[in-house]
Amino acid sequence: MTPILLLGAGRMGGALIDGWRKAGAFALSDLMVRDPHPTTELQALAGLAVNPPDEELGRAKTVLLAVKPQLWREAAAQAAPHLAPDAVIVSIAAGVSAADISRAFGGRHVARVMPTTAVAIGQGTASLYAADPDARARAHALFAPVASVADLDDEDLMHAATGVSGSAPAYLYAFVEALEAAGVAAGLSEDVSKTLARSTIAGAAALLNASGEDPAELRRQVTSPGGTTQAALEVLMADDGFGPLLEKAVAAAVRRSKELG
Ligand SMILES: NC(=O)c1ccc[n+]([C@@H]2O[C@H](COP(=O)([O-])OP(=O)(O)OC[C@H]3O[C@@H](n4cnc5c(N)ncnc54)[C@H](O)[C@@H]3O)[C@@H](O)[C@H]2O)c1
Ligand code: PRO
Repeated sequence: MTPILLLGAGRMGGALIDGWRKAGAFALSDLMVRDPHPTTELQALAGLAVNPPDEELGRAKTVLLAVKPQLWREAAAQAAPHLAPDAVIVSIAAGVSAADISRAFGGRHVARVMPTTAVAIGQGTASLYAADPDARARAHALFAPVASVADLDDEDLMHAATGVSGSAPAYLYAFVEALEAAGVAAGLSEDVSKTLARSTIAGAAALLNASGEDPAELRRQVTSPGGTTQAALEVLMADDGFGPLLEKAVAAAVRRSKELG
């Protein structure tokens, strides 16, 4: 399993290192990072090998490919010649197929994972696909300490998982931004609107998680017949409301995921 080599440690690679550290999942001495622009935070972590020499890469048992889909081939070409023949590749690159990655890494086994940024606080979600059982187990070991893992049995579903999960934290943040702005439009100060919108959404998400209730039931618990919530939901759940809007948004993410591959 270890040492683990991260090819790329930007937002997602960095979030994973944060989450692993908080969970006590891997010692920093078990991690190596290859990144042409490592953050100062990473460089300050005692024990973490940042940009070790090529000869060191052969020690890696697991390689996490965490560069942009547009740059993955370059990262693969730089690292692959120095890796051990039995190193397993775990890719989080959106859209890029396991077959393409395996070819670029000399036929090594590949798992694909689509994580969310909440891995940084141990509350991520990770959709996972691997044809090879050992690669699947390796990807589980990387993500189970920081995410709830959903196993997919068809690689093609990684596109849908990206649209519904990997990208979705941004949908929620966009919702909170819009709610804050709507609060200001309704007369609240910016400060009060921010506090109300953020605290309300964070509390509602925590309740969804803690109660185990269906979101439709939680929605009903807020909605008094003929009351204020019903008035708002008649706008949000109209024929051109959330349902069709999110379906279109997820379909756009799926299309883009396919293009990135
Ligand atoms: N950010 C997310 O929420 C998220 C979620 C799921 C999956 N992903 C996937 O994770 C990957 C990384 O996304 P990100 O948001 O962390 O991007 P990012 O740009 O923040 O990080 C990528 C890092 O790769 C480094 N890099 C560039 N060329 C390299 C090379 N040749 N070798 C090694 N490192 C190199 C960059 O310096 C950068 O630090 C993407 O493929 C993306 O599809 C991102
Ligand atoms: N971030 C990556 C993107 O926007 C993949 C999912 C989340 O392409």
